[in-house]
Amino acid sequence: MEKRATVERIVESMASRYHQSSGTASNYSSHKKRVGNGSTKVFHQTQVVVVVVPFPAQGHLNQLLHLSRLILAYNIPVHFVGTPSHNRQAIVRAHGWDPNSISNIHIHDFKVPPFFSPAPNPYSESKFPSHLLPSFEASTSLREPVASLLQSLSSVARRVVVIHDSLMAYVVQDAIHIPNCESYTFHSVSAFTMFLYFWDAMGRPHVEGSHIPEVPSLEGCFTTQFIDFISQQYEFHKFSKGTIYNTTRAIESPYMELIEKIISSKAHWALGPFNPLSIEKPTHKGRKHFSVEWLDKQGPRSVMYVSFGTTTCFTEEQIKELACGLEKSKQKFIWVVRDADKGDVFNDENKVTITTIGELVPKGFEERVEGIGLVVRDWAPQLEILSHPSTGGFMSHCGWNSCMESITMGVPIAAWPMHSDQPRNRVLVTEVLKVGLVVKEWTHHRDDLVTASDVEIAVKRLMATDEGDEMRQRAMNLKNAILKSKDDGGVSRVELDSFIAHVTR
Ligand SMILES: O=c1ccn([C@@H]2O[C@H](COP(=O)(O)OP(=O)(O)O[C@H]3OC[C@@H](O)[C@H](O)[C@H]3O)[C@@H](O)[C@H]2O)c(=O)[nH]1
Ligand SMILES: C[C@@H](CO)CCNc1ncnc2nc[nH]c12
Repeated sequence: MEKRATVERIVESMASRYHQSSGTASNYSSHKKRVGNGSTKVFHQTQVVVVVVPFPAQGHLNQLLHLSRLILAYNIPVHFVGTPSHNRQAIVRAHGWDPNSISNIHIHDFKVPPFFSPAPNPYSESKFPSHLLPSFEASTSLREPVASLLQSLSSVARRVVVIHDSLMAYVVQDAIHIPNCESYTFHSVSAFTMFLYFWDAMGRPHVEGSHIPEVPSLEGCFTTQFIDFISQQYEFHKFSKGTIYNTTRAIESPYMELIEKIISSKAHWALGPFNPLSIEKPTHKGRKHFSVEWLDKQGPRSVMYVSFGTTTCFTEEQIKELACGLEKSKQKFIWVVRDADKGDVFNDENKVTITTIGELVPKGFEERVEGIGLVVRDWAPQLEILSHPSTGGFMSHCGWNSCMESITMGVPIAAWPMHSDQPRNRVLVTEVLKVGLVVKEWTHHRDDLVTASDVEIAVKRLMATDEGDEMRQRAMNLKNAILKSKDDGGVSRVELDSFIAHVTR
């Protein structure tokens, strides 16, 4: 009963906010006109500047840092805003390109009150990373410094364009009072998943000529506290002029079009993939990461990469089952055994904390699998691993970054969703795009232990069957379609160019 109520609340909150949006668009323009006709005379420079306001969790920071780099390539000044530790986190983990290529980004470190940064709890009822909530709440204090930054930029720039994570709408709400400032909401999840949220929120209206796949309900995806947090943010979405997605119409055009049909009051931009399509600098601190050196010695598409992003934490029992399943599969693998990030990923010496979960890998396991499998206990160069010709599969929790990275590198997915948008991304990957299979069913079995046998079956199916080869081929086809879409005249290139032309109009 309690769960049902919370799911309804998130859905209602989304619906009411979006229904208001067309009304507020006109409020916005009248407000703009009123101020424009006023007596304040400011000499604006001709330049347009972009202010990027990410949400402080790795999967969100990463996407908006990549987007910042894409915008910078159009010679538009970019200001990236956050707490000192989250800005640092985004930058030290930047991947796929030379960090020097973003040295022109203006990074604004704004202090927020100290926040509690507990370790994740693998035994909590929900897999959702509740331990991050104090850092999410602390970041709402960015409202004042962000408002002052926008004020000061607006007096020297012709236009200030704010691109903010959908979960940072509260922080950027004061943009509405600045006449030459406009904001765009970035959704960090797939168009498929966003469409389904919006559509549910509107009471699932009939949409002409569209087949909409069945997806799991939102039960078990979020905690009540996080739903409250989302609802507070959605209040302020009415102020934004458009929405941005890290996707491409080359793979998600039906869902972009569905979003456009049901929310026609706003512009929707598919500006992805944000991650690069080939790796610019395949080195880690001046040399190759040991996992990449190991991949260099393996056969083409023979290795399964196993990693679950930055928000999941396994119990010891689950780690044992996973280890046992990988070993029994007799397939090559790289397994990243890391715990979920803390709100502040740095320790007292300002180093990235290495989690202790790696110690739970069963004794003797690495010796037994020597030559077949590799365990990585710290930050893995994921994009580099996925783009390596020896990688042929990815066992993933279906975080949206991981999905996009895998698809753009032509690697099929063994899907094991944990929370949030992941159960729905799973449907997109396995049923719509058909570039993956399910390790564990979410709807009835999300709280069950995934057994060694579940893992063994999934790995073998993806890596050693004709069916797996077909998925690899389809993943390659998608990769090629994405590459083409980024060429001159391709859909992704045209859409990014047209967004830039729009904001610099
Ligand atoms: O060892 C590692 C672990 C992770 N990573 C990177 O960290 C990122 C993880 O992002 P994912 O989206 O896959 O997963 P997360 O759970 O961490 O993110 C989350 O935040 C954004 C949401 O939209 C996602 O769907 C959500 O699950 C990826 O870019 C991945 O390449 C590494 O580079 N090395
Ligand atoms: C705490 C973060 C994990 O990094 C939630 C990610 N999940 C999501 N973040 C933002 N919008 C969403 N809409 C659906 N899921 C969403």
